[in-house]
Amino acid sequence: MARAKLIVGNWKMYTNAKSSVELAQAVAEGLKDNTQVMVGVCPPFPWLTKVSEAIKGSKLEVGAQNFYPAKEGAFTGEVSPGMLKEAGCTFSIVGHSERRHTLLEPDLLLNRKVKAGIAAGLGIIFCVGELLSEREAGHTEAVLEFQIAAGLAGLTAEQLKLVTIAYEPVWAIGTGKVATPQQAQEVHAFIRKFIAKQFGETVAQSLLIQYGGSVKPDNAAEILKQPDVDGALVGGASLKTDSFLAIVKAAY
Ligand SMILES: O=C(CO)COP(=O)(O)O
Repeated sequence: MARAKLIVGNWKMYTNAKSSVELAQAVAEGLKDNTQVMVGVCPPFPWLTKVSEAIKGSKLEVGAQNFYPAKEGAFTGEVSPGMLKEAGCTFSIVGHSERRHTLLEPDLLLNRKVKAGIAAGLGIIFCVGELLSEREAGHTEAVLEFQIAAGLAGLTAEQLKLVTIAYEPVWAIGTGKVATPQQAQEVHAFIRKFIAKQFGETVAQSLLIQYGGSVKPDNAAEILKQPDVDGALVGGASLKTDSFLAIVKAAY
């Protein structure tokens, strides 16, 4: 079955008010003739509304990098899925490794986020990935099974349709050390098999699984060619129009 390709730029804590709008507009402009690949960007919270307004009517989707799993309430410093929708977001990243390891977000909280995001109608990019020490100890599959089982616990097959999984090996993020196309394919096939066991073959076959970790214009095509790689979650290379659009083109 042919699955769509999804390329998303995670801007992390980069850009300012001006550069965020300029970058989003330039990317949107570059997507004018693109009918083949779904493309999104995830700016920092303060620029979401500005960026959404600037690219309105284009083929570019705007997403968030995180949210808190409640409609509203006394949660100082947090942002709800509904607020993100109002700011123009159609999806959000959940469980990025920087939130798992730097902000120490536990699996149970990530599961609540996935459910709350889906309930609000947001698409979810759910990130999983092993540390270098876990890979070297031969624990990659066990780590991924645990992260997926915990993060997606209690979801129905119908709800899973709003979820994309992003496989981001922690050792490849921001390091320039990209997984080989074979390593990525192996893990993606494993994830799809695991999802089939949990949710059924039909959902597993239509699930999009993105790869993330040092994706650049010069390595994107080889990775995106792999049968179980359905797109990329791009950090550093999404901050420049040319490199991001080159990665989008590599997915054609
Ligand atoms: O974390 C990432 C995307 O979410 C990957 O970041 P880099 O592409 O900078 O390695």
